[in-house]
Amino acid sequence: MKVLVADGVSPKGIEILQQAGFECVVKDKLPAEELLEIIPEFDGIIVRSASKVTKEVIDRAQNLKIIGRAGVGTDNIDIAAATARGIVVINSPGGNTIAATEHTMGMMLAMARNIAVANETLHKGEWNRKKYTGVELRGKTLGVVGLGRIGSGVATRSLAFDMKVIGYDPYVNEERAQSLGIKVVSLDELIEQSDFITVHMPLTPKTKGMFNKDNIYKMKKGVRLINCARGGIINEKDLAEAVKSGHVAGAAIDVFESEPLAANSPLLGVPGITITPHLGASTVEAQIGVSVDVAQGIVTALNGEPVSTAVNMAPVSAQTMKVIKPYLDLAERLGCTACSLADGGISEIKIKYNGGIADVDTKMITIAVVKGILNPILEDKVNYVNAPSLAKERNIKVKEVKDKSVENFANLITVSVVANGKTQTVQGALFGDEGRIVTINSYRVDVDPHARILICPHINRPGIIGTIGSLLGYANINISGMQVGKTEIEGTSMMVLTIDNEIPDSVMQQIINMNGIFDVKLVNYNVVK
Ligand SMILES: NC(=O)c1ccc[n+]([C@@H]2O[C@H](COP(=O)([O-])OP(=O)(O)OC[C@H]3O[C@@H](n4cnc5c(N)ncnc54)[C@H](O)[C@@H]3O)[C@@H](O)[C@H]2O)c1
Ligand SMILES: O=C(O)[C@H](O)COP(=O)(O)O
Repeated sequence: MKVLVADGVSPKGIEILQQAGFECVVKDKLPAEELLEIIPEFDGIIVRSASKVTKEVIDRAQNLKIIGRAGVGTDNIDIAAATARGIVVINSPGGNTIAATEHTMGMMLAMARNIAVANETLHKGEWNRKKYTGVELRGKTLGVVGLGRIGSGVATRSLAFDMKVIGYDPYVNEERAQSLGIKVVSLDELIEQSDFITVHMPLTPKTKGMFNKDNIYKMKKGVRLINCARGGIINEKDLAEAVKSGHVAGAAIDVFESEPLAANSPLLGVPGITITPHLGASTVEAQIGVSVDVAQGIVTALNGEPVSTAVNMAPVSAQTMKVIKPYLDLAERLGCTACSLADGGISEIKIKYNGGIADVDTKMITIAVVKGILNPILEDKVNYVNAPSLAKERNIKVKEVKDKSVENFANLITVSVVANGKTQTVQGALFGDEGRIVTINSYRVDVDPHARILICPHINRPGIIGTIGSLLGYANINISGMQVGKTEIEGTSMMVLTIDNEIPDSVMQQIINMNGIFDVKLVNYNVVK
């Protein structure tokens, strides 16, 4: 497999990919036209914020399976287009948090004490102490907008500077804010009360231009603003005007509406505005962190396993992933079995979790079941990214039911599919890390769901098993395992044969035509993974 490293990342991640057997092509500052030209040959791509993975790039990327963002913000990637194609998008949510937090603190101090401009003018020979008198942070009110990883890090560090910290984040609860030692206020209150305001949220239609001329002049005269999050959260033109007017005493900006910063940017050359070229994540430590994070994610994803840092899949914590991981393969095999049992289009999938597994977040296991059901019937490769949307597209209802009670097993997964009004049910359990099918349509079995199995409910009378055995033998099909499952239904049994070869349709037809056979279904697990 080939991975394109489009923006410069630490070699540590590239080493991980190479050790895992991937070929890496490293480019720095790859022009957009060249990216379009070479992308078809790659299975994976790693970018920072510079390269844009647009729909056009994704449409041309016929082999692409994963996009790794060596950083947090994925606004340079068309996630909807990637999801539609089943391409996993992963990022490194925490790899550069400290770097961006510390850069924000640095920008706040540099702005308050005129460090950047004093440095620049002193290098030109100007010894100007009076002009660059600053303000202290101590006792000032800092308004933090967005109390996620970086916002909360800035908040707690600013408390150490004896600032009064208030915060606004509509998605963070009071307890979380209290644990940070700050007061949560409304946006209007934050705007009115703050001496410094720093923003730490993603750029979304809601946050774009969230600070503009309509609310900047409601801020205290002499307010200082910091943006180390995303360009455009504070309207650049309005900010430049407000600094020039003296209403805003200073601004410290690391990120811009358009990057690299355009020569005609309204921010350029305005005294009081401190700027850095998107350096928030640029520390040695952060760059190693994000590079290793995405490389490990790419190796995991290209091995067909879900990645906890995928942004276009249901989020699952690393802790939950550890618990659910052994169930994923079993879930997919149960799905594959249920799909093979169904006659006609499936309209509903019901997954029931019994036992301790009912206590954990089972979203990903449910997706694995759906993946197992759809993979044998769809042309497209179904994966953890596109399975939910493909089910939705086909109007298949997916239901999850949980019940902590369980008999005979520690944990039990029951998958039922409804097709043409008929329900087919298969149950599985884990024994250690090994998944087994334990019932098929209420017949008790103990089946290893690998290779191929033939499921054959029949009348429980002498001769049937022998006849099928001979029939397969004549067709040169080897049987490597056999189970006969019992049920409460009197006089019937279910034969489950593990077979080593493909079965021609003609042989299947002969089995179906046999007297005493109710049905025969072949499950081919080769499609799993
Ligand atoms: N300058 C850099 O180099 C650099 C480095 C890392 C991250 N970033 C950027 O910093 C930002 C924050 O990153 P993070 O890791 O803390 O993200 P995060 O997801 O941990 O936190 C974002 C927070 O913003 C909040 N939020 C969302 N919409 C909001 C709104 N309308 N008003 C107020 N709060 C809102 C969310 O509830 C969340 O708590 C992102 O934009 C990220 O891309 C920049
Ligand atoms: O979203 C991020 O992680 C930061 O903006 C860093 O971007 P970069 O990787 O281009 O420095």
